[in-house]
Amino acid sequence: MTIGERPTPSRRTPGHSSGSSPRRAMTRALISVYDKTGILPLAQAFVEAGIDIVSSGGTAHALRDAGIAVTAVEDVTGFPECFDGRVKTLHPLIHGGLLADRRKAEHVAQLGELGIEPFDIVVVNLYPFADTLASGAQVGDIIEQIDIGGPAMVRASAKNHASVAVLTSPDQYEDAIAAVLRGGFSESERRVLAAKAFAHTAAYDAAVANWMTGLVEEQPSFAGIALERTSTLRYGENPHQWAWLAADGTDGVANAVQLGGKEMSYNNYRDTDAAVRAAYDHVRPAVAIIKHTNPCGIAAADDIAEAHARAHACDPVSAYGGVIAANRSVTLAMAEQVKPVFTEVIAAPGYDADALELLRSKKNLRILVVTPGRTERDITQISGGFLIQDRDRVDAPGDVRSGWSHVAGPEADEQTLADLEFAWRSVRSVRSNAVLLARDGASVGVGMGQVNRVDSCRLAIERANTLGVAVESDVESAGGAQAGSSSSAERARGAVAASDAFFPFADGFQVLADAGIRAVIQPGGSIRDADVIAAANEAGIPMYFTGTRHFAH
Ligand SMILES: NC(=O)c1ncn([C@@H]2O[C@H](COP(=O)(O)O)[C@@H](O)[C@H]2O)c1NC=O
Repeated sequence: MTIGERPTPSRRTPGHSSGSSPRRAMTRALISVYDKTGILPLAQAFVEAGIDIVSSGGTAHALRDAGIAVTAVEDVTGFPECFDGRVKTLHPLIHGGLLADRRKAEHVAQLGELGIEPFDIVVVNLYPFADTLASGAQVGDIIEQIDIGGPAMVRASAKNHASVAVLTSPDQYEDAIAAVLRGGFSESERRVLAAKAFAHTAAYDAAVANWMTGLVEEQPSFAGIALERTSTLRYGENPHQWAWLAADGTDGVANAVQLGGKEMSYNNYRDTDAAVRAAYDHVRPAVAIIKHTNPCGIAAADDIAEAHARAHACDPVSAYGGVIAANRSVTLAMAEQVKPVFTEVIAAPGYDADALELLRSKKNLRILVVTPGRTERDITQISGGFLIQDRDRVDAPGDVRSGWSHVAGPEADEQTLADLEFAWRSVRSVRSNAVLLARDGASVGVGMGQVNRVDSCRLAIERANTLGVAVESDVESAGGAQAGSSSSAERARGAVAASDAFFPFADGFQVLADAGIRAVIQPGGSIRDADVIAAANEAGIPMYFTGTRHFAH
């Protein structure tokens, strides 16, 4: 057939099917799929049901190779696929057959006048744009994987779902085979398929638009969000709230692999996300124990079990029912420490086999393998719109100590600087107003979520002095009692303090100084910095400004 030549009129007249009847009998299918998975059984079901198949190049080859009779799109249009496949199905003899509304007599008449045969079912899946992008391909190769003809067919069929059923994923084939063999899809089934089809092309276009916006704008003016429900949760934050999860199939907490325990709840997801983030704010082996998205203990050590013991010792009362995250594989020693404590979730990049076996003996403990995802932006819904911001990072914009300045008191020694760095990395994960006390790479008192900073200081000290216990290694080095048994009425004394934002007055600092804090780190930037610096000089306490703030509302 030469270019532009009209194909021979078909043996069937347009509008042959059951018109407006709910279950539309099917006689003609269009198949154009990149992913050929499962296409043969579906096509065989079409043949069995007496449905003629029209297919684009590669799909037609695959079907013919399996002995299935197919008419090539080129033979329908009289036009060859061209421009490296950029134009295959974009032709009125295809799109007319997808879009003619067979409930309308004039459309049916026009189909006949134009020699266009309608399609009853369309099977399309799209070029793998997201996978190509994830593979690190060059811009030119990514552009070639932006499907144009596929979405056009999907959208046309979905719009015309009164007449056409549309499938966009091999997951749908099994149900489709059953429907085809029982005589077609009902109107409501076609509408469900159409809704899925539009959601599919919307998500596809959002991915393309996000990528291309990122190419041309450092600070994007567009963010396409396509959320597909991957599981329905039992309920939301409270039992009267409906909730679901949209996991994007990559990494992070939403895509965690669960190795044991009950189903994850909405609150479990949020706490686990906070816990994983807090643990990975540290470079050394670290553990964060989270309740209600706030840490009740964070510690870093040479060994993950030691980090867990120290995190737990910060506040064993609150650790009950908590969520634990580690930034290294869980060892048997850590699992043995976790076992006696009622814990909702444990998340880690992996588990030693013996540790996993032990943890699995706690039937209700949700055990997650989490590969931390790098979330670039936080998106929050407010009434009438959304707020979008870059995600706060503890190492932004560079090495965590690089922007620090020593502003008061004597210079801190290396051990104190290391504790200040630990406290600064840790206070990022505390809800504002946040004050975190630390010693030897472990939090010892956390003041969180207060509406003024002086209360956060008081709370951090009170909680350090009432809730914390000594860990075994500390007790041993002091020649003292057993782990967990010695409460420390003066745990705040000699600890360092980090404040997530500046002290607006000297009063908060004074509370810390009076409790025996040995050094303070804070962003600085208050109009009363001079008062705070004077108080630190007066108390002889080293104070450092970071120049960055870590509010978390
Ligand atoms: N341009 C077109 O006319 C066109 N028509 C269909 N496609 C895509 O081509 C793929 C199938 O190609 P093939 O049957 O040649 O293997 C499908 O992913 C389909 O979405 C097209 N390709 C991209 O835009």
